[in-house]
Amino acid sequence: METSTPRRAPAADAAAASSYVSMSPSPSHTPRSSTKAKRTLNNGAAIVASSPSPSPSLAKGGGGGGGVNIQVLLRCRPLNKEELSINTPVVITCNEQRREVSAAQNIANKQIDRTFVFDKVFGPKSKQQDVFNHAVVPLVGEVLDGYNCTIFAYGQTGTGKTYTMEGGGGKTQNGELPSDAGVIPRAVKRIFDILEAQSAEYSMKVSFLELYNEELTDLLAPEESKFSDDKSKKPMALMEDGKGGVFVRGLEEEVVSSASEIYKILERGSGKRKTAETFLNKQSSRSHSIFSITIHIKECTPEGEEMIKCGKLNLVDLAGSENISRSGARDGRAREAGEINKSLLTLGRVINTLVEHSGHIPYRDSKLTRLLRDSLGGKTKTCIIATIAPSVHCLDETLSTLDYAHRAKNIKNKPEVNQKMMKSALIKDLYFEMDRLKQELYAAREKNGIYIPGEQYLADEAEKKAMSEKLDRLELGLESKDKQLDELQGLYDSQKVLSADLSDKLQTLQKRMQETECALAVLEEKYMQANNTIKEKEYLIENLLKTG
Ligand SMILES: Nc1ncnc2c1ncn2[C@@H]1O[C@H](COP(=O)(O)OP(=O)(O)OP(=O)(O)O)[C@@H](O)[C@H]1O
Repeated sequence: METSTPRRAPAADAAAASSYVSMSPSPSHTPRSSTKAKRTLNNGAAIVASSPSPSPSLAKGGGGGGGVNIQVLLRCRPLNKEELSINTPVVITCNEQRREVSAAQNIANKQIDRTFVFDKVFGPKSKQQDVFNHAVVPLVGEVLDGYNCTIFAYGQTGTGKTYTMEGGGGKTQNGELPSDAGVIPRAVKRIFDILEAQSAEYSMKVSFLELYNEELTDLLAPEESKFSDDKSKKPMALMEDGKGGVFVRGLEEEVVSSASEIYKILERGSGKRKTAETFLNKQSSRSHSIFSITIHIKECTPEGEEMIKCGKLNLVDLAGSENISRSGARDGRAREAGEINKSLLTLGRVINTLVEHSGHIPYRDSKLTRLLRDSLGGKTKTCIIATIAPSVHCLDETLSTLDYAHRAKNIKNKPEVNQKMMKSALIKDLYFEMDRLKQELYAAREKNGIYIPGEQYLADEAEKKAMSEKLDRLELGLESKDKQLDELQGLYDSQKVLSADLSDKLQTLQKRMQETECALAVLEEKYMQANNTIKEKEYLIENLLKTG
């Protein structure tokens, strides 16, 4: 790095600012240069350059050519004050060395332990730093190598998802994070530390998305807006990008140049998340959130060509699953809990289908699974942190989380590094985009209030209409294909049952035939013997007659 201050590579500015920038930039993306830009969140558009071997930490349990297993870590929180005050019995035991968690169940007055093994287990005494070192440090390295990585926290409400992901946040003391700082602020700090130690030239942008009751909102959108379409309130559209990925239309993406800037953004965004008091958590997050950090780093090839590599880290804090009757949710809150459970159920179905390879994967059944598509069975490197509580009162939900997380261990992703971009090509695009922006500015000045030239507006509108019609057609086509696929799957399943039935019958018949053949052989033998006896007797009679 030429200076210790973070710098922005032009290419990265470019990608940061395009209104339809996908998560994996390509040279054809049109750059812009504002510090705050509209952007899209694209889950599945990583461009393939090569398939490098996974890092040891991520390769563990990976399946050779079949992909790399998702890493699943388990964290059990300590008993809280209320649980301690009423001496709540503990039913969870964590063995960190053996990577095992045991849940003691009492069935018909018998204690039956169920034990689950994970890639890593963090007991109630584990520190935020421990979780970070094992779950995040390797992934931060992968992001800086140009991969897309996702870390998500899953678990029942009140088990420590937000604590693990955000914790005490990023309130630094003498430049150091507090001991309760969670995964996100620690990841941010590490990214900046590494980039600065490498003297890298880079740029970084962040986004913060909320998914609440199946509606997407931008947690970084300005609070007050003089424009009628205030994005902080207006739900945003999740669009297919035509390449198997999705993007969120018009999502804000802020260019950042220091860790403290990100901490402030995080605080601002987290403050806007929908929370409510439940029986199980005084400040329960009622929404799913995705905090994304995209980094562009400049590199030079041995030939002196300047290239830009891009990596992305998605940090997902899921809303907690809850038992509605136990959590005391009523009316609006019950609907909210129902929606949360519904999207988590779809997530569960996606996980099951991926693990069982049982055909059509229902990603499209919820926005959550559409957003996480590339992280579950795609090209992203993924780590799930499953959180549980040790108390006996949470046992049912704990067992369900353990089952869920244990299944997810079998999902295989095929991580691929994002293709590097040539800086020269990006600069060319940047100039082109600057020209376009100048024209827009000119139009805005001249026509006072119109932000793009009229002709461009009409062209954009026509293109938008055509694209939306095309999208509708494609969606319809896809739906009918999905239906067809389901029908075929049904047909296949019933044929399978029929064929199994016929095989059974065939086996029974073959067995009976063998038995009949044996009986026949015995009868033949007996018949021969009787025949011989008759012949002997006839001979004797004949002799007797002759002599008599
Ligand atoms: N490992 C831990 N150590 C200490 N305190 C913890 C730990 N995990 C959670 N807590 C505390 O438990 C409470 C609930 O945690 P948190 O809000 O993170 O749960 P959650 O899973 O995000 O819940 P929800 O799904 O309802 O948002 C918080 O007060 C938090 O500080």
